[in-house]
Amino acid sequence: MTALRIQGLLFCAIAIGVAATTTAGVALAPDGAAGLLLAAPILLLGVPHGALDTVFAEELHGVHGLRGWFRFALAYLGAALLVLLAWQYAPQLSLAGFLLLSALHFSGDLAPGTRFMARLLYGGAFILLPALLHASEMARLFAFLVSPQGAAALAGVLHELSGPWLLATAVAAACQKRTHWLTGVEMAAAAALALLAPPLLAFAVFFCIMHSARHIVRTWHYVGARAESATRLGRAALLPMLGTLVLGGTAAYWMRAQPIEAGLMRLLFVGLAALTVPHMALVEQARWSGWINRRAAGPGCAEA
Ligand SMILES: CC1=C(/C=C/C(C)=C/C=C/C(C)=C/C=O)C(C)(C)CCC1
Ligand SMILES: [Fe+2]
Repeated sequence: MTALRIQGLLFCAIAIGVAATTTAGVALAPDGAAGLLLAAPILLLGVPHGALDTVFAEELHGVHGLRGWFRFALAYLGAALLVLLAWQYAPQLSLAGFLLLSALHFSGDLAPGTRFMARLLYGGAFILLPALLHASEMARLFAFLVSPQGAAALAGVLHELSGPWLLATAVAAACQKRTHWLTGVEMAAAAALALLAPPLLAFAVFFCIMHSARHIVRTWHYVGARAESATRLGRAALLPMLGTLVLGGTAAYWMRAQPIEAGLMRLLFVGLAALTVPHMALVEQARWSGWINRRAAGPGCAEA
């Protein structure tokens, strides 16, 4: 069994387990501020998947040498800074744009060859489906990022769309099961998790065990899936991870006057939004090439 299949099955099992347990009334994540314990796995498992962007810079754009990496860091951080500025001046529009971009980015998780519509439904699941049963919690979370009125309006729109989205996702997952069963099960498990579990818990499980884990496995394939590939990925991610830690720590110190939950939510999601733009610019190129690395000697990431 390939690493990607094992990761996909693991996600399905955990997603269905978490969805069932929370539906049975077991609180897997404590309410309120303590729920921010979930920020730790998001940071610990989520950040490494973005840190691997250096691999794509090297493989797709031939970035090398001190001057090359300096220019790359400048462009990457410059793009992130522009997002932070946009968020400062137009938070509502920036949040809406971020949610839209995220749905497109997450849609790349599914196996190559999956239809666009199925991808889009899956990609949007973690943004729309939590609003069906947890609209007030979604509004509470959004209110850390935009005005309370804006947050309520956004949660309201997502709530209206969530019913039809669920129906369409269920149909698409059932159709998908006939041609590529694991993709169908992944779609169904993701939808169940997004619908039933508390929104932050659902997002943490999805982001760590599906999005980030799948991206790390794919990147490992991308560089040849050899014994030394894991060492290369570790080395490639080390400096960006340290950089993110330093930048995050500085931002946290700068925001120390804010209440802990509001500060962490802003740091987490505005930080993710800022880094997602340059991250997407690199990763989407690899995705459109079917995760085939033309520079590597190996066959790249061939998915069943
Ligand atoms: C803001 C926000 C949400 C959405 C977060 C998203 C959409 C994150 C996207 C991250 C990306 C795209 C990372 C890159 O790989 C939730 C969890 C629905 C509810 C709480 C507030
Ligand atoms: Fe990503």
